[in-house]
Amino acid sequence: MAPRESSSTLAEALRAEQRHVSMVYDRLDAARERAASALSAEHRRGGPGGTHQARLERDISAAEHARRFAQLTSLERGLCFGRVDDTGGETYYIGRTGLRDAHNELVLIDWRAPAARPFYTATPSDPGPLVRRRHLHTRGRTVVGLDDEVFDLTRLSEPDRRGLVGEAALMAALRRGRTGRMGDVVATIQAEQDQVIRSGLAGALVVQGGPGTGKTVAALHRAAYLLYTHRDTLARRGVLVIGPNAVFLRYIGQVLPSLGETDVVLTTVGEMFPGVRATAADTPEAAVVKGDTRMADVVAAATRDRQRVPGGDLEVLIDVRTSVRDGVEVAVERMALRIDHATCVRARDRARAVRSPHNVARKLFVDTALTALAHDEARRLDMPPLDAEDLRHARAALWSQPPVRQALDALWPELTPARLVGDLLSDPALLYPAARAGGLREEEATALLRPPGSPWTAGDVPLLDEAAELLGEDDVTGRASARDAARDRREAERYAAEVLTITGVGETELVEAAELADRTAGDGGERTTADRAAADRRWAYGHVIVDEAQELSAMAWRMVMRRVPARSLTVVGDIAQTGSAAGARSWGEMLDPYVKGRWRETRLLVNYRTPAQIMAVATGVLRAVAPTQEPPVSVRDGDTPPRALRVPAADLPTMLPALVAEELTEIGDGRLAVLTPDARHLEIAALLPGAAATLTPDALDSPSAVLTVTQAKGLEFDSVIIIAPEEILTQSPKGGQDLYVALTRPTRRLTVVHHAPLPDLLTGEHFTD
Ligand SMILES: Nc1ncnc2c1ncn2[C@@H]1O[C@H](COP(=O)(O)OP(=O)(O)OP(=O)(O)O)[C@@H](O)[C@H]1O
Repeated sequence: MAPRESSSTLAEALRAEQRHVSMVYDRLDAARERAASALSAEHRRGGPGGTHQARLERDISAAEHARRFAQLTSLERGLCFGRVDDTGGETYYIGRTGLRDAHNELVLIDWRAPAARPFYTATPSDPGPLVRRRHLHTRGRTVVGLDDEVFDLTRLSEPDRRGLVGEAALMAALRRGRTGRMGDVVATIQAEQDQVIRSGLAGALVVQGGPGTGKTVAALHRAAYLLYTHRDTLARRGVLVIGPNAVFLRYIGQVLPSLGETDVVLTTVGEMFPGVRATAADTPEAAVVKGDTRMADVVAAATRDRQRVPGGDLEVLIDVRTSVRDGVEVAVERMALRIDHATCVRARDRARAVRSPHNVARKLFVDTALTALAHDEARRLDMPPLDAEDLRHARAALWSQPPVRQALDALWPELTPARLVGDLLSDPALLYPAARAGGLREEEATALLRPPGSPWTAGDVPLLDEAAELLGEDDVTGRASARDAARDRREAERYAAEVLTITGVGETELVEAAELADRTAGDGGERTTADRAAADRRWAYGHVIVDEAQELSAMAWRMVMRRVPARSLTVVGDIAQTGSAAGARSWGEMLDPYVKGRWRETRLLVNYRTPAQIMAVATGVLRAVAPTQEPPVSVRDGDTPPRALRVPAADLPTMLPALVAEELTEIGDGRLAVLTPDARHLEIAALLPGAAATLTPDALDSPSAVLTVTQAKGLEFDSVIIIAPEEILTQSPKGGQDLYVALTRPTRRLTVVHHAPLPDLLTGEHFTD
């Protein structure tokens, strides 16, 4: 531990750092002013007039300056947070962005740049080139404190040695009260996390770590790092971050903008199919079946089952003569056309044989059937054999007749994914045969059955995605719009390249013409990569990050892998926390089918969230439910031992509000959560009318919230009150995992309220009453 300095040397050290920090802020102000004046110059040039090209140039350029200005503005807080002194006698400052002084000397190094790396990786046993690492604490633009770690005291100058300052920056960061939003940790990234963050872009990286080991925080910093380091690839393709629910996304949402990244899409599995929002929950039985890859075969069988032939010949009544009566066209003569059964079978088999998606192959089926009908019509009308021209007209005329369309639609309907999957899950006549063909047992199929028109669940979304692959898009309109898009894009790139040359933005801002074109293509003028990617089911992302990845089912992985054909992934999770019945039992089980032998695993072992006394209780549960999993080691002790209070259920209405009030007083501005068994969520929420009780993002802004364990996954609170752990334990086959998750949410205080004797695995010795 570094010796504590006298107050005068600290004051001197603070003054010296203040001089540098003030200079760095001056440079930031200067950069902002440049961006602001460029923006207003652009606006002055503006107005609706000019050619299309001139307007486009202005829009692109103004958007760029606005983006730059917004980015520089977001850097205000904690701009410069670190300093390193190396063995060569050089000193560098580390911050949220890179800045140069008027002589082009680097006065601040971006935390993501290679030169900043020693700041994060130096340890006492392996300091690399560092003699000292210093953390600078600022409030506004004022330096208010310093933390030093000295790796080689002998190499420090005498004044520097006297100026050494103590307490670890990490501990100070961890002790802070929670705000309901995750913050960035650029100043205190630990060496093991830095390895995750800067691991190469290619292949799949699995980050396995217990609760509170900083998996989420490391994954988000990795997104920012990858976008900085592989800007060319990733700014155009974007990065997708998949989290467990909307509240979690809101919880982590502000970390990335504070890291200066905008080309990132945050989503949940339930939102990955454009136009569908999963609002309902599956039963555990249905979730397990829907998550199984046999469902891919079930959906494929359901699609084939919609490609039918009639039991015998197909007969269609068409109008051969119509007349107009009272302004309405009516049939005055009808004729029956026929296609024999064997021809129907041939038409279906031919369409299937091309192996195109259902809606694409449908055209071939319809064409073949119309040709047969046209020949039959000619025969019945004693017409000579049809030549190619006659045939085309005859087919078109037949297709315009509603009875023909209805008959062919019934045999090979045009289907949307929503219709295919919606019908399949609600019509026993469709479900049971497809389920059998896909290898499901009868009771598994029964678990899927639900009323028609039921709302979508997150488990339906991978099925919809599977269906979309099998059904395909309408090829003709698809090709036409692809042609239009390619033409628009060529235009946009040309304009963008010209604009870059004119404005000179190219060299200074590292913005490529293609990237600018990306932002300007499409209907929105300034749509970002993220906007366009989020709206496009077939978008191929440059990198995908999956958080709480243990919860994804095998079917969900199939869908995720379609979004990342390059298989560049970061998979973050904890097998010991798997709560979903369809979730992962091992990483290999989920990833081997796609990246066998090409995924690497890193383990994070230090818990930065939960104090040691609370973690001791959680470890008892982990040992019982997942004995092979290693519990993480807490980096700090807490001030308050965990409590267990035995309370008769009848006393809860009076006892709980008082307990919550008492805890809120203890934690001041911090956040509190009451975690309940699923079945008692409503009952307990009713006892606490002041607490947020639904899983809306606003729940994070409330000082107290009543949540189920699933809802609290990934989140953390200064104080946690767990109600009836004995009921959480038995509420599902994964009840033990749920209890482990609940016990590892607090950052400071834990209270367990139980009605029955404490379950054995919550060993009472860790608790005070
Ligand atoms: N290097 C660090 N510096 C400061 N705080 C950190 C650091 N690493 C992690 N933390 C803090 O520790 C807490 C836990 O981190 P995080 O939520 O990323 O963990 P996790 O592994 O995703 O946990 P879980 O599996 O329980 O969801 C957060 O408050 C985070 O800010």
